[in-house]
Amino acid sequence: MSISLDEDVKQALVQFMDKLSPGSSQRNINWGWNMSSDPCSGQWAGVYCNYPENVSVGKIALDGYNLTGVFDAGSICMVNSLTILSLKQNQISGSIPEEIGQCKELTHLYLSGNKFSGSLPNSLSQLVNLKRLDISDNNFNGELPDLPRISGLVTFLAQNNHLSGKIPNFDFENFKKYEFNVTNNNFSGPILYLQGHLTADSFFGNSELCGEQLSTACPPSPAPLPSAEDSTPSYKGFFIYLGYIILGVVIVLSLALKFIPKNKPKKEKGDVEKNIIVDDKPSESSNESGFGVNRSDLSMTSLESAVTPSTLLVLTSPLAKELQFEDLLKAPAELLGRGKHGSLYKVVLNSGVVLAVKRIKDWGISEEEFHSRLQKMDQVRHPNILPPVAFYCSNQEKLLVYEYQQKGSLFQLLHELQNGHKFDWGSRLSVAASIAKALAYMYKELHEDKIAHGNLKSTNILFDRNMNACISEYGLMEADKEEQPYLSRTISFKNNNPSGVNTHDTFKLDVYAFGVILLELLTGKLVQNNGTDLATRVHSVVREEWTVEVFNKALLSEGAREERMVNLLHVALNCINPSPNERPSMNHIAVTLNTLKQEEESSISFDTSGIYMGHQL
Ligand SMILES: Nc1ncnc2c1ncn2[C@@H]1O[C@H](COP(=O)(O)OP(=O)(O)OP(=O)(O)O)[C@@H](O)[C@H]1O
Repeated sequence: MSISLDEDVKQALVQFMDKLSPGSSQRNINWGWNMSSDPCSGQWAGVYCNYPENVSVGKIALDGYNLTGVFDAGSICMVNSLTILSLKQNQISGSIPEEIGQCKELTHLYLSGNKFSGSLPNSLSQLVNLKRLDISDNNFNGELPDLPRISGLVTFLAQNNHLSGKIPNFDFENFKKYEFNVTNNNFSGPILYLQGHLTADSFFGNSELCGEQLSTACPPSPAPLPSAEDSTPSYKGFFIYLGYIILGVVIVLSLALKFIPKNKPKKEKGDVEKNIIVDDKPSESSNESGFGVNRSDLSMTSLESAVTPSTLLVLTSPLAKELQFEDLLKAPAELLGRGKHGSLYKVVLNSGVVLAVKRIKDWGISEEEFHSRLQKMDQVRHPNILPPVAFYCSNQEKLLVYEYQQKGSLFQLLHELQNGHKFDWGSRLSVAASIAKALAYMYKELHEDKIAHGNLKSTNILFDRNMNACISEYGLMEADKEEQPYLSRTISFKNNNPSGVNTHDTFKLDVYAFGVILLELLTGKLVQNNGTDLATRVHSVVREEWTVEVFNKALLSEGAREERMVNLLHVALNCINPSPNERPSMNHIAVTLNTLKQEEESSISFDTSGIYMGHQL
């Protein structure tokens, strides 16, 4: 039985919703949010009350409700018990009012993907209980308030806004790798020292930010103006620059000497590429690694060719700052697998950096197209998309370098080693939701460039050291319609046949592939023939109304709720609809999965025991 909430609080909630969705026509009649029902009756959309009494509102999650109004912080902060407020992916405009400072109990504030503008109120820094703040993908401008005051803040996502000024002195150690992100803003000034897990990835896209660990070093502080008596500083500066120039010349000369042929017959034109030979024959040390693969050398047979280090194009990743082509080729490499599109090697550099190098075979795409794709992929970033680190491209050879992800792939987690991890239902849902969200973001950014993933499958979903899922090889391949006859009815999208490109369908191919991944998560079954076998089996079981039979039994026995699994199954079945036009958009899928994830989380959010992997709010 629920006891009625204080009328004032109810009134405040209704007012909050009135401002968020102006005009009653906009609001769905089934949402509740009126004075005649109780917020804790379970009839108010997106309202979750605190257990066990069920008399106070603990969480409000209205993500993707198409809200177009403004944020009435004064009203919502009258709900003293509110700890989680999530309004992601709406069209809310205006600014965050100063009254937000009165929401003293807030631990999670998610406002991403709206049309918020103006500067952030200083009162945000009074939310001393705040742990996670996400204001990304809005139009906020101005300087950041004194957020480092909030000592428990472990997530700060502010990417893709117009924020400016200096980044205040956060204790970066508090943030895991993808939990701090200020990319694509107008911040300026130095970032002195990045402790802990953060890298330059959290800061790129701010042309005026600088620092030793970012891609732009800070300019030397201006030398004092020379006085009439003392002109030493300018001489000092001159000698420093001269030193750099001499050092540069020495490096260039030594590299040139290294590559100039010594007493060797002159090579024929075209040998440059021939020299890059990857020997992946199994050797004595086969099966050394946990993957059971062969050890091999990704090495040039001779270095005397005219290949210069500059042929390796290093992108903005700080990981590869000093990376040279010859480092790659000299380093020992281990063959991790040979896929349809080439072989993949684990390469350990002298510096200890571990990379994954993909050697692409038979890809009918021009050098220019390869370049422009890779440059584009370097610009469009998302924390759940593994960015390329560098690439090499010639007529015969295309190498693509990524950071090696030591926690393996989704495929391995599902079907091979679980490294002691229990891959429970909540974690699976969380992985699915984050993949969908990342893809939806990429599709939005890359729609005009017509770059979909093209080869989405569970071996391309990797886990970083914090077990966050990240999608690898985005945009690398064009899906092969010959191999996917079930998809090709309306489709022609090889890049060397641009006239046939149908962007819409290219993205819909990924949606199909994503549906197959969902089926893998739900059933735990292996996929063959691009998923057609699994899709057919699931379809027939569902037709016979034995739906529950398809689910992974272990999940059900661990307590996963059948109706929640059915919800995810419906999303999967929509994705694998044989007619591409009937498949949902990735944005729609992302919103739906996020809602499913939140429902799951809210059912356990007051029981923090047993949470594993990124299965958290
Ligand atoms: N950056 C990486 N770090 C760690 N492992 C990786 C990385 N990229 C891929 N892998 C793993 O290496 C193995 C081989 O990858 P590869 O891309 O060659 O195979 P594939 O994706 O199955 O085939 P295809 O070339 O057709 O896409 C896979 O198990 C994959 O999960």
